[in-house]
Amino acid sequence: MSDSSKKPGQALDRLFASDREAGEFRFDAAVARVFPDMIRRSVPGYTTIIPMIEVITEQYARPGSHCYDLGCSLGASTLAMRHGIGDRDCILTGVDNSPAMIERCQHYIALDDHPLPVSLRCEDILDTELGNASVTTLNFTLQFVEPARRAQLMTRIADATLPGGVLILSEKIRFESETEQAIQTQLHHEFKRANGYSDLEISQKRSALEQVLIPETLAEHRQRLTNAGFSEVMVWYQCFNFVSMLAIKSP
Ligand SMILES: C[S@@+](CC[C@H](N)C(=O)[O-])C[C@H]1O[C@@H](n2cnc3c(N)ncnc32)[C@H](O)[C@@H]1O
Ligand SMILES: O=C(O)C(=O)C[C@]1(C(=O)O)C=C[C@@H](O)C=C1
Repeated sequence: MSDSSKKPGQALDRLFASDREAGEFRFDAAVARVFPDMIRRSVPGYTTIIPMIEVITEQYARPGSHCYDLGCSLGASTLAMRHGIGDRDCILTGVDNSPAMIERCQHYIALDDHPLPVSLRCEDILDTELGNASVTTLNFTLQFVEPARRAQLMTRIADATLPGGVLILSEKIRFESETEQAIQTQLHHEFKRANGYSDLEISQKRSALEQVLIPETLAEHRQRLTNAGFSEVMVWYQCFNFVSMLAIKSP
């Protein structure tokens, strides 16, 4: 299994460590530089989800089909898909609209010793062309798409998915119950503290993400995936307020 989140000597995320002007979180060059460290220390379960994307891809990738990683960042999920595809003649494409991410992603892909080519597109996933797909991954990407545009994207993905094909959808979620929301958020923050983030870092990043990362409930995700045309929707992983779902198109 290969994954760009585990490379030694990676840059430490101190982006929110000193008092800073409030500003929106962006996937710019500074974030791209520290991203493997940032996501590993911020997303409970990320280091489990990545290798499981390989396992799920191995199960569902169909020879001659396309596999897409939408919002690929530095390619951790893309490389997991690449290894899951193995020697099947799939066409693997990673898409991200951050030039800084795509530029660094090229390097991680080149370092990964595997014969399957990966094509990278620096594009908006709302516009990117999709078709003949057996496996599509949105690993913590949909949460950054404007909520009003999410249904259309899900329908485009479902329409592009072959019978029996799948979408792997990982998201930060919110909870209907205020009590559960408060408890799960607290536990997420404790996870960050345990990974060395200070209270200042946690609160400054929370403010920066407020208008940018819009979480939804599991019920909202299930409903949208079903409306889009997926016949089975299941949660295969959850840790606190982070989940990963598998949506399957009927065979
Ligand atoms: C949390 S990261 C994804 C992490 C990655 N999938 C992984 O497993 O390591 C979200 C990524 O989605 C990208 N993104 C957000 N909105 C996008 C859009 N509309 N089109 C393309 N990429 C987008 C961001 O640039 C960022 O790199
Ligand atoms: O919710 C948070 O605090 C996060 O840091 C989450 C999250 C994510 O889920 O994508 C937000 C931005 C970065 O991409 C890394 C992690």
